[in-house]
Amino acid sequence: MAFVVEPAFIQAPEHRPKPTITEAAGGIPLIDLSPLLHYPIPVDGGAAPPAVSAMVAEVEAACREWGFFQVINHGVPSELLDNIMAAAKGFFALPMEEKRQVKRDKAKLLGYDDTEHTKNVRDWKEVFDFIFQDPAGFAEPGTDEYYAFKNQWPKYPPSFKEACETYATAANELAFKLLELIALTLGLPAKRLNGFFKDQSSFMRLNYYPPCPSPHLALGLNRHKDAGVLTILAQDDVEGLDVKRRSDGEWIRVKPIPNSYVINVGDIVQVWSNDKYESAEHRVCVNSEKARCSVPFFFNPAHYVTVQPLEELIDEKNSPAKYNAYNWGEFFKTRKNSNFKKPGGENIQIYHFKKAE
Ligand SMILES: O=C(O)CCC(=O)C(=O)O
Ligand SMILES: [Fe+2]
Repeated sequence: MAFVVEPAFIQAPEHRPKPTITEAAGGIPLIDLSPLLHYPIPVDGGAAPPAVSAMVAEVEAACREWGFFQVINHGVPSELLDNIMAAAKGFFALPMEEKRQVKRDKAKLLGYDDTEHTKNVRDWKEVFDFIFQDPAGFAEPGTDEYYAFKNQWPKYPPSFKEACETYATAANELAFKLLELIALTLGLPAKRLNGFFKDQSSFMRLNYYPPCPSPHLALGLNRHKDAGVLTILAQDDVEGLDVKRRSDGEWIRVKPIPNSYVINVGDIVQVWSNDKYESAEHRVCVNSEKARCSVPFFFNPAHYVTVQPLEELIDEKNSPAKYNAYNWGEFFKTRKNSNFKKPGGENIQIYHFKKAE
């Protein structure tokens, strides 16, 4: 039997995208972050101006109802985003021999790859991963793993490294602001969570989804939840990202809005919040005509951080902890290894740490 795409890419029938796209009324919540451009985030006990309190309330509702939202007026200069998108498009357009110069493998965990599998099905995509700080956030200095987390930069386009690094610095600033807003939504001091990010293991990815001859059989990125704290995603003007709506389990398309970001809370926020917030499942559909690029920034704590429900939110009588503690570095490594070998069962997930009710 002849396949239009190789069998490795073909999704089981129940996971193939439906031909019609559901769009929520207004889509995922859209939050205007402009109050952050005018007022500092109130620290311990400080009263917030009404515009800030209203924004915090919107973030709270979005995290609770969707786990996803879009933001505008976020303070990241648009030219930084334009530059990294252009650098990504320039890089992925290079001949394969050139891209393979910076290919990832077991000893070099950052760089280019076109063979990633999610839930054991190959994704119709190419990626480039990099970090923007010392690899100590990922592994003990001096170990093989530490060296495996060194960046590999391509020679072309010439502006690639600078565009990536400059953008990452700005995205990192936005990530801390979002982290502080999330702390406020949980009734905690704004900087309560910042300490987990000394030696952070955040990384950035450039995603490229080429046109696909069989978009009804394959996915650009299979359904998954982001494992870290939060993701700041820039998408170009080609749609494809679907979010699973918490209320009814429907896949909802996220329409691209120029100069906006899609934000989602990851598994760690789900555990910290003791399930007040949920890390939503999402996936990427492809199409037969246009390539799509996206740029996620994965905001993650240091590898040695122990993840567990925040003690301020736990009361052993009325709201006991729903998760056992786990080590972030171990969790992350197990996830990353599953891109190379195919485990028989499901990849590591936070429900494996859930306590019996
Ligand atoms: O490309 C997208 O829109 C989403 C990418 C994503 O979910 C991921 O890389 O984890
Ligand atoms: Fe994701």
